[in-house]
Amino acid sequence: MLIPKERIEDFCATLREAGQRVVFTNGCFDILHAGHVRYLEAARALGDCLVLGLNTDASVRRLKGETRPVNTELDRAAVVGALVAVDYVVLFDEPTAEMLIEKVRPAVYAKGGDYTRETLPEAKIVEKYGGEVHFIDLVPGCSTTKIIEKIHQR
Ligand SMILES: Nc1ncnc2c1ncn2[C@@H]1O[C@H](COP(=O)(O)OP(=O)(O)OP(=O)(O)O)[C@@H](O)[C@H]1O
Ligand SMILES: O=P(O)(O)O[C@@H]1O[C@H]([C@H](O)CO)[C@@H](O)[C@H](O)[C@@H]1O
Repeated sequence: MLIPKERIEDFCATLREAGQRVVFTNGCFDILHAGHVRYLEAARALGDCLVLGLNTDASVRRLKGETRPVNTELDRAAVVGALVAVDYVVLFDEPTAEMLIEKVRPAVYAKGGDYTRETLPEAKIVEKYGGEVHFIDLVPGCSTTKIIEKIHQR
């Protein structure tokens, strides 16, 4: 379910008041692959519901270059939102998910093992209010960039 950004703070407060352990992650999720699916399943298993912060098209372009994303934000939201592991999707346009995390205040912040505490600015915010940060092992060989490269080689 796609939640409008202006509603996410109240929405997540209600989840917390209902006793839900909220897990949050964020990313571009442009062309979905098996690494993403296993990663999101592992993140969801850390709590009662998973909120996914999805980069807008403009922010993916700024992060990954003019040719990205391949899929629009509404299509990417529909695809990740169809996974059993993902309960709620919210779009964000800022360079990092820090502002969104201030609103969601998840009990657990999950991110792939391609990041560390030092390279993850969001980790400091979560740890400051007593939340947990979890890094999930990468599935080797899976990436959106690799899929695009393979298509170009054919
Ligand atoms: N192979 C993988 N195994 C597990 N988690 C992954 C894998 N690839 C990406 N992730 C995680 O999924 C989230 C979104 O990743 P992202 O959309 O950047 O995927 P990507 O395939 O690495 O993309 P790109 O190739 O465009 O950089 C990130 O938190 C990242 O850590
Ligand atoms: O899909 P990606 O490239 O893993 O997603 C990015 O993650 C960044 C990370 O949280 C470190 O700040 C984030 O800043 C960026 O906006 C993408 O979500």
